Amino acid sequence: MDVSVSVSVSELVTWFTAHNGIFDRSALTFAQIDGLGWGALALRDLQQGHTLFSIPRHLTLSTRTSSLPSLIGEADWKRHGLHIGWSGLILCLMWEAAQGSSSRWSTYLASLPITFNTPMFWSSEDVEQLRGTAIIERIGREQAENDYLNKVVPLLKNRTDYFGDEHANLHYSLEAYHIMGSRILSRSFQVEAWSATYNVDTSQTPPHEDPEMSLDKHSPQALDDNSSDEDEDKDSDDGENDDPANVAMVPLADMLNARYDCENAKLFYEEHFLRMATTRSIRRGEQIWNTYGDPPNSDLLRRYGHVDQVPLPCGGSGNPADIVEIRADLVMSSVGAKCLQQASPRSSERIDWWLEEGGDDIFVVDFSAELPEELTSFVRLLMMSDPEWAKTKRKSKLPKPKVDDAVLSVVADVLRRRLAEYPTTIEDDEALLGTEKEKPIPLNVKNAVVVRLSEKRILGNLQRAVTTRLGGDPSESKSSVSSRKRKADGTDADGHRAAKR
Ligand SMILES: C[S@@+](CC[C@H](N)C(=O)[O-])C[C@H]1O[C@@H](n2cnc3c(N)ncnc32)[C@H](O)[C@@H]1O
Repeated sequence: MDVSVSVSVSELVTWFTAHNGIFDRSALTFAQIDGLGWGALALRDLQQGHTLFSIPRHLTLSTRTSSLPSLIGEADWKRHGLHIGWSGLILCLMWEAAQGSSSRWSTYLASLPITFNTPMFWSSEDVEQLRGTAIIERIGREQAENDYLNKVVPLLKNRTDYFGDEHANLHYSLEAYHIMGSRILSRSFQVEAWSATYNVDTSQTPPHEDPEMSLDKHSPQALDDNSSDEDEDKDSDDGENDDPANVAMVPLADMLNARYDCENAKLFYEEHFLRMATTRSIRRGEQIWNTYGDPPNSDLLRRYGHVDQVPLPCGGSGNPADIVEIRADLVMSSVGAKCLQQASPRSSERIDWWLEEGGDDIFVVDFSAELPEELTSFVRLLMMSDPEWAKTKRKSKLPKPKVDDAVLSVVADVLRRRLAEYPTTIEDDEALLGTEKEKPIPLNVKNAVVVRLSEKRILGNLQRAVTTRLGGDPSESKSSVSSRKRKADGTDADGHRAAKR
């Protein structure tokens, strides 16, 4: 990701402190870090619990703090659907940028990146490298364009009192819409409403250093103090599950990079300030890392434009949080091929029932090489005889996730089909990465290869376990392909987070 150079970091920090931001200049500095863009470095040894900087809530940029929604009026804002999804916040960012120096955030906005390494901006040839991963269908470029055309453009045309003829202006172009949307995707936090009694012109009591205060577990897109665990599993980048008014740009907090399991600082939410504080001791010269929630590389690439490669427990490097998604329709095809009598249309009634009972239409496999219980249960549902199905329906209980050879044989077929969805084999990708030193690979292609290779390895691990079990290898214990139960909080037994969809 390139960073706009129209404002220097020192200008940004000066702007921040001039607006009541508190910044410990003796503790950290921002610097360009090879391959990561800007990042924060410790200037001296820091203890756990040290406050690095504090952002006054009025300096966060959201539909609550921008004046645009109230200027337009609630009725018109809602009539154009700007209270749903991110289009309202994107328009606020465009509006604030268009106000130039009269906007409170002009210096901040001028410091933000204008180019991104996310697939949203890739050529179609590069996107093709992602075939087989779940990224392609989630890039969201078309949806963003629809929102722009159907929500934003009509408002620009209807409210010339505020926008004049400016909809033809670069500040309100489709390209600007994508840039602002990508800034939100890679840098925003979840910040819930707070008491509006705060006076932005009076200096506030400095924030307390209370390590027990609530903290952001998932920043950017972090959650505010009174969010429940249930909320944490909601996707915040599809704009549908969360209140978009809670999505906010948080100056300076969004300058911190993240890497799997490296987090040493977090944002703590206090009444009038958001406080960035260390969560571990940090040595002088070390990078200060925030957390993005340690998502799989597919999500990292889609939202942030990079991938994590750290040492894996099983050897080599990669992202231990990687997962592969298997669609229910693929499972249905395999069951249909194995047990012709169960093919649709009869299975469609069972699918509807499965979804009504809370079953998902995506099954998630990770590095554990264990079958997800939901997948086993789903295969059993599709394979049952009509009398068994009638009984299951009557009892309103999902089938027990019991693994037997019939289930394994379907799963083996599912895995074979799933692996065939990628454009290349594991060996092709390993060869490509293996010769990278002699033949450098363009960044987008390399990132795509890292994502798909890891996914194929995960599928390959499970495939080997299933084949061994089917072949009756006595050295393989039955548990090697036992079903893995995901806990209700969306994590599995090892605490890995379930796929966000
Ligand atoms: C919240 S911003 C962090 C500040 C950013 N580096 C900048 O220059 O403004 C998130 C972006 O930083 C970059 N980034 C963060 N962590 C990274 C990492 N571990 N490896 C590579 N890039 C990273 C990605 O471009 C990501 O979209």
